[in-house]
Amino acid sequence: MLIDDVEYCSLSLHLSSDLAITMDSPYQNLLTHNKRLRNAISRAETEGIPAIQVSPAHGRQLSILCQLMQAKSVLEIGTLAGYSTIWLAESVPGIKVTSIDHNPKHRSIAEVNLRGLDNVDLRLGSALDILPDLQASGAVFDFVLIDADWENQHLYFDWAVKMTRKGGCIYVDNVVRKITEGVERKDPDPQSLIEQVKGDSRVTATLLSALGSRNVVDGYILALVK
Ligand SMILES: C[S@@+](CC[C@H](N)C(=O)[O-])C[C@H]1O[C@@H](n2cnc3c(N)ncnc32)[C@H](O)[C@@H]1O
Repeated sequence: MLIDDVEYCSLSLHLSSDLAITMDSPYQNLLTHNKRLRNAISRAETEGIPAIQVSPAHGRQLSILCQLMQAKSVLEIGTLAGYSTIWLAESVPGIKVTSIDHNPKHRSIAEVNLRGLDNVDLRLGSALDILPDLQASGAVFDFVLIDADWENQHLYFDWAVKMTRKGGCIYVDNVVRKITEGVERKDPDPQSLIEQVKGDSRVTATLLSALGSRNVVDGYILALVK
């Protein structure tokens, strides 16, 4: 069950921001990048892609989660330059990753960054157009990473539940950030996803605090599909 008091969660996230685990922190020795990940970050920077990828610590966490469940099929909503896609695609031998992004520039940089990985299927287009097609094709996933626009998180979550196998896992990034940063709200209710997940009997979920590489405090939902 999700925690009831999001205000409390947001406060504790602020208090812990000094501990942000970045490549420059004393904890960096756990966060090794291989050549592909290193190149992906530097190419994205050179090409002017915003540095809004998951942190190295979260990339490693995604990889570990996939390894723990021996995931064979992953859906990612939000490719950007392919940084998290690499973590996922390299996590388990034989794993396949389908990754969606609507931005042609992001897609073309991701293509270069993912060169040599033949287990990634990049889909260009709006997630809400592609998800129904994926479901119609019978796609079922072990693990889903939702990391695109905040406004549609709740819709992506519903699609993800429908396409994740029993015992599979859904990771929704940047769930609390919009509350802590006071971002101009386009969505009707900043807590809508949290409330939705809380009331969704198809999953067992938790909301966890996260410390990002850009010293941004954040939170993510981890949901197990029943
Ligand atoms: C935070 S970035 C993804 C970061 C990536 N997962 C990583 O960690 O390397 C969000 C991405 O979602 C894409 N995006 C935003 N809205 C979208 C939509 N409606 N459909 C598909 N992609 C979308 C953006 O173009 C952007 O590349």
